[in-house]
Amino acid sequence: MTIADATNTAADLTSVFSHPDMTIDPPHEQVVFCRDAATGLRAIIAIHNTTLGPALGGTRFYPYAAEADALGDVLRLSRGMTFKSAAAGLDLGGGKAVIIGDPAVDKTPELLRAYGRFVDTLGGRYITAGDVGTTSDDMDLIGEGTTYVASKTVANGGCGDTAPMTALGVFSSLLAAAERVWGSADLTGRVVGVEGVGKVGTQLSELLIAAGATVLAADPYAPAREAFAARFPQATVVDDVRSAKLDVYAPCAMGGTVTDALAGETAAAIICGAANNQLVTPAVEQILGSRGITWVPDYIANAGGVIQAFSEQQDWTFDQMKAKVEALRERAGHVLDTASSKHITSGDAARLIVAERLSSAR
Ligand SMILES: NC(=O)C1=CN([C@@H]2O[C@H](COP(=O)(O)OP(=O)(O)OC[C@H]3O[C@@H](n4cnc5c(N)ncnc54)[C@H](O)[C@@H]3O)[C@@H](O)[C@H]2O)C=CC1
Ligand SMILES: O=C(O)CCC(=O)C(=O)O
Repeated sequence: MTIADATNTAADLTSVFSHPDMTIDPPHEQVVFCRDAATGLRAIIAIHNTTLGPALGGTRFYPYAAEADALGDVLRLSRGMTFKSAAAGLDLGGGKAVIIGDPAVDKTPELLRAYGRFVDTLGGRYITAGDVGTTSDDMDLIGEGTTYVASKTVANGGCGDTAPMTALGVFSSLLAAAERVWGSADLTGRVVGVEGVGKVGTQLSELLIAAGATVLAADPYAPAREAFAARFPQATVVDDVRSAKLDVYAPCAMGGTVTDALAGETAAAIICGAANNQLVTPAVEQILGSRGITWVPDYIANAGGVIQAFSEQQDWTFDQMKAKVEALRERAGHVLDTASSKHITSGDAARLIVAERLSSAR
């Protein structure tokens, strides 16, 4: 079978079935548009593929400038979840959801409960969780409308915020990349630009600082920036990490930041972060390759959260789950070694794992 990564392109809504992000093989199975007039809810749930199991993926609450942007984002994010869970060896398919709106303004308990009822109508084909703009407390409210929700608070019987495990997976993957690029996993003195200090970026920064790295951080949201500066006085908050002299660029905000321009100009030797869908198009990898920049594919590095969410359905102890997240170091290393030995990009090497898993499941 052929599989391909998504492209961060805009598209209009005039033909959903021929949307560029709907037609890449394997194509999406189901896309659900949800509207609740009473609460103002407008959401889209995308189930990309359920070959390996129910489609698990978080809900992003974001003030999209246009509905077409929301659709493109949810299609790309849900495809990424198929790849992520397949590569992580989980019996899960890929799905994701977006709620259109500003979480700081539009998020209400009633809206989240209404959204939970929509998730419930899918009967478990889609299991939701957190993402940009949503938290475990929000999952508790969504959980009043459905049982198909992961990462509720521990007090409410869930596994809690998945950001620490996501950050641990990214950190572990970075160690694998550092070993291959610098011959050592020692990050002492390495300059890491963390873009976005929300739930994951903050946790990642803590691990990096403990490992002796120099952290530069950027976030346009003043409360996030201020909380970060207060918590990590040893880090430096800057307006923009991308143009700084970095050893590592760690995108931890929105996708599509690894553009041709960034790939052609960054000083970083490694790109490894939590953001989903980092490459503006898969072709950017050619520029990264020509400049000797090592990219750890996002869905390999950031699988810690979905591993934790999946652990709710398993009888794993916390330590067993954490060990699976730390094993992302070996998986990332395997991807980079395969790329190097086969003279292919790391994206192609990761897609080989995904294609093999999906083909054998079929
Ligand atoms: N929460 C999780 O466990 C997982 C998250 N991810 C991905 O990691 C990324 C971050 O997720 P969270 O930390 O949960 O989200 P979050 O909403 O907690 O934090 C995102 C932060 O990025 C900031 N931001 C937005 N645009 C920015 C820009 N241009 N430059 C710098 N900062 C910017 C926001 O102000 C916010 O503080 C997202 O792409 C998400 O899909 C992936 C796997 C799991
Ligand atoms: O991390 C989570 O809570 C769920 C998985 C997910 O949505 C993601 O990996 O992007």
